[in-house]
Amino acid sequence: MKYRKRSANDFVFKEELGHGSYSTVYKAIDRHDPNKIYAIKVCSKDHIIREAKVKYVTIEKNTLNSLARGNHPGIVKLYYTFHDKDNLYFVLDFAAGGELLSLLHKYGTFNDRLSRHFTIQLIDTIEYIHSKGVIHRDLKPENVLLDKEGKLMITDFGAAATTTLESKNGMESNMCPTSSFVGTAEYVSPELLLYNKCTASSDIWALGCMIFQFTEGCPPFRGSNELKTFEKIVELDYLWNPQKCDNNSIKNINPMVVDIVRSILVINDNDRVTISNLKQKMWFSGIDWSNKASIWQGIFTMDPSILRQQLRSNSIDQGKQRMIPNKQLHVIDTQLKNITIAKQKKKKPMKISTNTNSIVEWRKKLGISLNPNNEKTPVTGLPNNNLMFQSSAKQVQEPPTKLNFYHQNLMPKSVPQQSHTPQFPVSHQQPMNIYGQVPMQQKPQTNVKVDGILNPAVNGKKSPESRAKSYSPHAITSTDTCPSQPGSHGSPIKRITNHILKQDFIYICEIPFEAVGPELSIQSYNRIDNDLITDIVSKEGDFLKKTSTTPKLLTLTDTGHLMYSDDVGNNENPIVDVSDSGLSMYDFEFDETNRKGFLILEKYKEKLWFISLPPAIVVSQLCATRVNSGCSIINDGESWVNCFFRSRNMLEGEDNNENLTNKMRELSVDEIRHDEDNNNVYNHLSTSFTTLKSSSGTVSSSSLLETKKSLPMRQVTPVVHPSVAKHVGTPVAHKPTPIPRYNTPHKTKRSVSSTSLNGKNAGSTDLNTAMYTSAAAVASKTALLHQLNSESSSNVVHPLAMKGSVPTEIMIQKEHKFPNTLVLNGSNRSVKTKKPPGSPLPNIVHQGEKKYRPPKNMIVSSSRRELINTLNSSNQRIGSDQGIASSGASAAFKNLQNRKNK
Ligand SMILES: Nc1ncnc2c1ncn2[C@@H]1O[C@H](COP(=O)(O)OP(=O)(O)OP(=O)(O)O)[C@@H](O)[C@H]1O
Repeated sequence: MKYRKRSANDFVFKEELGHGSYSTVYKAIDRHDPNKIYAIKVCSKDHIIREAKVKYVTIEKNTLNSLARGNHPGIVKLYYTFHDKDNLYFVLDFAAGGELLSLLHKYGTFNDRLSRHFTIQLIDTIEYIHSKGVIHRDLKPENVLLDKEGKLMITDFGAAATTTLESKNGMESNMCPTSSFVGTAEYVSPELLLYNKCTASSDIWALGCMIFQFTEGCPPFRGSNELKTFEKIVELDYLWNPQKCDNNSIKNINPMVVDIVRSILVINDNDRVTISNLKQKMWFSGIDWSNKASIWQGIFTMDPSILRQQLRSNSIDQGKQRMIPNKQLHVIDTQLKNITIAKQKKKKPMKISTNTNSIVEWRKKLGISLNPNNEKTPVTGLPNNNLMFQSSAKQVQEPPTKLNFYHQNLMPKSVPQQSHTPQFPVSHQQPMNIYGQVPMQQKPQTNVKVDGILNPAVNGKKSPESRAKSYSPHAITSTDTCPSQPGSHGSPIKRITNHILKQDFIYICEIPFEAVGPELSIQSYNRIDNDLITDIVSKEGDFLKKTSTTPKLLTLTDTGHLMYSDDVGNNENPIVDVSDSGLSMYDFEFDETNRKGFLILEKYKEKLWFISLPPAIVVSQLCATRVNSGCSIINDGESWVNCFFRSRNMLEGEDNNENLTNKMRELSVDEIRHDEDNNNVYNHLSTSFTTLKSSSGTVSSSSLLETKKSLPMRQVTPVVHPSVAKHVGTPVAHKPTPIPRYNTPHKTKRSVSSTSLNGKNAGSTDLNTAMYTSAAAVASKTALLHQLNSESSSNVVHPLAMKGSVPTEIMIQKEHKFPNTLVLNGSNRSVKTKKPPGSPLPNIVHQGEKKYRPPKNMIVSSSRRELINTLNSSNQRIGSDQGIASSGASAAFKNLQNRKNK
């Protein structure tokens, strides 16, 4: 056949399929043969030069070219490449089935059969790729597409590397000579993080992450930011059923899947399972790997009834998860109108490279120099040398960087065995990592029960026991030295430790969420969310206090761990990490000084902890009966609330929002009181609740105005509605210490009574607002429940009347899609490709942009920082600081809902 050079004119460009960091992909039809449909990746020359992407484009082209020769079904085929003045064009197989990730999102998880089916195709493809001397290095569900039959196709070879065969102990392994580009944070391998080394086994690691994700719906390692993700990876800190840890709801996990994932997620790549061993695993028994036809069956060609059944069961299972946002929205109300959001220049999310951002940052934080000469400077360029640490003898002379801890602890082979380990007191027996935790691989194997199988440390997750040891506050001091770390030959190494920020005796009662109760719409849920808490406080406070009669010792460390122990320092029960993005705090007149009041923590839609303080007399008795130290209240006088924020700030490192923080700090309690004439808060409260009906009638605005009148305006005392006072006793006077404040409650139109402690928006609390809100909200609470109940067409069930639990089965109608992509996502990654000649390239509007516009005076984003930036820049622009911030997903949803209704 005569070869003819193709050009853009040979194709009719259709809709945009997506865009990446240096390209936009369009569906295109061959002008000469309309049956031929392709995906054409258009890369703007300007853009790739400006963004220094030439290297990746070249790699992608060369790799695809070389792999295309094998005609392997699992690889997206490159048919043609050509270019014109403005753009480069890659003509590829059109993946009509879209991304595997979208399918996963659609169904939440894949059932066993689908997971296995996809895994088999992935293994077959990865084996082929490796056989061609290529390492993909960025495997993840987004880079796996589906063709029209539902067969997998791996794409995006821009990070690929060709390998050299290295002989190690007589075994050959694929290893890339240099480690430049590294992939995506959640799938990046520990060897790359720690040693800048990338082998074929790194792709297998990513495969393990994907198998886990198929089963669990999310990748195994996911921190609130990349750095935390990295830490989780090198600590092998993952958990099956992360959302469902309580015994009642352990989901069935196929032990064969657990076994496979365990064999893959191994820190030392030399110990990681190989592809050929993987194929022998039980899960694949009966698979004829040479029978390509059976392996490469597309899921859309399978018996649809089976498929539907499988998917349906998953979708029911996951319905709640899919429809409930896992990110909180952040909302800023502002008196300014029509603010354009100051879009952050968003690099391709989660893509990382060794020489630019997060790995360097991460390593810097750990004090890592990967330079064998141990220069203190962080890695700034691409190291060409082998970055493995030289030897343990060498390490002894090195300053005890944090990486040494990882290195020593995570590389068992290079570390002398346990027999050399000196005997420490219990909590010192295991070498600790930077957080004073015993790294997974050297922790005592703890039996973890998964799906009825007792599995030694099956998921590699810290058990409560091991956590208890490692976090034991009494084993932790800031100045301890470890007599000798394994491998250190007795040289004293300063242990990096946890500091206790606060420790106090408390009553703690965990209120489990239960999947019973009325079904609530998303709107209802968000209305009930805050008010539910108020109700608990007002109606059940005393009861809960009585049920948790034994005081516990509550400890907060500067690593953000909050735990309580039954005894002094023993049997710690981790509650939650303060940095947990799903943690919210509800503060109701919690007064340490007078030891009265309540603090409620919520793990987003999972758990509620009701915390109250025993009287001082009880505490002193406890101290008297316990000989150990630690009985006294550590950091007496500083409120729990402040400690949370201090801890959060520490975890966040530098305060990126310093300006705003300062600004908000200036808005002291006094300022709120000075603003009494304005009365915005109260006006708002009264109008907000006028329409709500209570079980005993309408809650009139006048009753709320009475509430308003009863609120002390001058004193710095909490405001407690009589209904609250009735239940929780006399209002407690305390002056909340000013904390970083992002709200200006005297101006805000919506008060919030909850505060996410999420590092991103934790600063948005306002104790005062919370107090004021709680007072009014209590008055309307019963009404709300009543109203919600009629909405949900179920019987009225008091949340705590349901076996003492709170309803969480929030079934949200499908049409109520979480709007976290509505405003920003998809709107800021545009790569401007020049319109190909003669092609009717439509003016593409990115999905998400058009679906939702927030009200003019409101900015909504899933990125708090983005909001802060916007607020800052708007204020600068108009030379004022009248920006007003409030927060809460409820606000966003309410507005969304109103808009929809209109
Ligand atoms: N062959 C294809 N068929 C159908 N859709 C495709 C195809 N290739 C890419 N896409 C879609 O286009 C989007 C962009 O793909 P592209 O490979 O340019 O970027 P990426 O992989 O998302 O990002 P990057 O290359 O920057 O890592 C993909 O997310 C995918 O949804």
